[in-house]
Amino acid sequence: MLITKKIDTPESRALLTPHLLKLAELFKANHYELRVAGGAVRDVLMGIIPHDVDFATTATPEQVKDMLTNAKIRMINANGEKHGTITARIDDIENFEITTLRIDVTTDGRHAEVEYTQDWQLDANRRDLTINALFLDMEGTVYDYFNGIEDIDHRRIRFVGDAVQRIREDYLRILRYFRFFGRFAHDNAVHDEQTLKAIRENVDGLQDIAGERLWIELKRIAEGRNAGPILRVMLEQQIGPYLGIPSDADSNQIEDHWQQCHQAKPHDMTILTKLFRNIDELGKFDQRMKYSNDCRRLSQLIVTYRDSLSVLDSSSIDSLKPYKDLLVDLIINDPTAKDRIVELLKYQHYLIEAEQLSKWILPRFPVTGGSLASKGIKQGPNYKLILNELRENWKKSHFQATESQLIDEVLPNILDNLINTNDTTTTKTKQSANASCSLPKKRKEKE
Ligand SMILES: Nc1ccn([C@@H]2O[C@H](COP(=O)(O)OP(=O)(O)OP(=O)(O)O)[C@@H](O)[C@H]2O)c(=O)n1
Ligand SMILES: [Mg+2]
Repeated sequence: MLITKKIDTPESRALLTPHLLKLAELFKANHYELRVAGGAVRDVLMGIIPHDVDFATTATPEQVKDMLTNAKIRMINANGEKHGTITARIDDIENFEITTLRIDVTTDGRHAEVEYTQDWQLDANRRDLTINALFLDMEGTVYDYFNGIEDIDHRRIRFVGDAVQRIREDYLRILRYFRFFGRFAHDNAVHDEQTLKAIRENVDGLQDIAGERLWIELKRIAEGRNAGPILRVMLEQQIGPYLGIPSDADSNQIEDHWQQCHQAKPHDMTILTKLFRNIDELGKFDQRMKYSNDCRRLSQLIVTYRDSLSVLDSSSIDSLKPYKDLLVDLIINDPTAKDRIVELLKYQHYLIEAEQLSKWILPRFPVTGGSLASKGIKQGPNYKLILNELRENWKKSHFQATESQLIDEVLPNILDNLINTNDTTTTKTKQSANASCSLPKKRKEKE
């Protein structure tokens, strides 16, 4: 049964930009209907300004194109046309994605073959959740066919009609269900048992969904509200293996992990890496998902250092010393290493220390190539070795040693050691070491 509700809120007013009103006038003049559809209406009703706004219309794509062409309004992104979406760009500033009302005739669980309609209810029927099946016209009337407004008020996440059918139309909806549940449901809300059953009985459909799409949803779940309880329930429905997560991943442990670090706003990978016991398990996840190099580097760093590094006890001068040392080592090749080490601390539930490290500014290592050159050391294979040794000494000094201390007091010992090492090598390696060693002249003579 159709329910309508008139709204006039700051969020609904924010939607009606001058550009949109201009577009709406054009549709009206041509006797077509235009409404805001789906997620944006949901957001407005929840008092959120939507990040993207989709429009639905009774006009066919051809009719929209003709109308926009006649009105000299530019269209972009021709790709959408095959799904019935035309994107209008008004005054070269604002884009509007306008999709013709449609029925999904056949679906293979990923893509749909569509038929256009002028019936708003038929379009609402094919949408995933009741809270996402709403329309809003330009006069501020919300059109609700499935009690979506009431579900928003009660923060209930329900599929439109038959959950099994909705899931089989697009299996990604399993993850969308959990994403919206995490985002909107009350903290102690329980899942509807029938919905969970529909999910459990259809999880295998996720195997044909592309890693990119899965990752977009999983990432938003992991960084979203209530990620711990949501991930636990997801694993309990045996979703894990379809996402590259081990089938025996500990669902209580992931919830507990999230409980202990979520207030520090951890990266999604800082949450998810808890699911993997070793690099091999992480590698399987990496193959199934399509995520950024940044995500990959973070999860690998966590797995590599989570057991070997820990915060020193409070009696030590600097309890973060091991992490600072790691930063010195990693930053040589990676200027963004600090963010990842801060995440490692969050992963290990050292939240205060994570905050401390993020505020800490790594002093500049005072020795440069120029400092070595001034002592007659030229670039060569030993150069890196010498710099590394100096850096180790700088680390030992808690980053206090100055350039002159390192060059005048530490460097001579390093050079002596290098020469002694060269002395004990076989003649062959000794020769090659000498040939390539760029130690200062004086010291070579001493040798
Ligand atoms: N698998 C999907 C994806 C989308 N939709 C419908 O298309 C709308 C727009 O989709 P999208 O922008 O991807 O999601 P939103 O619900 O708007 O959520 P978000 O805030 O993340 O944009 C949804 O509200 C819903 O009505 C759907 O039924 N099934
Ligand atoms: Mg949206």
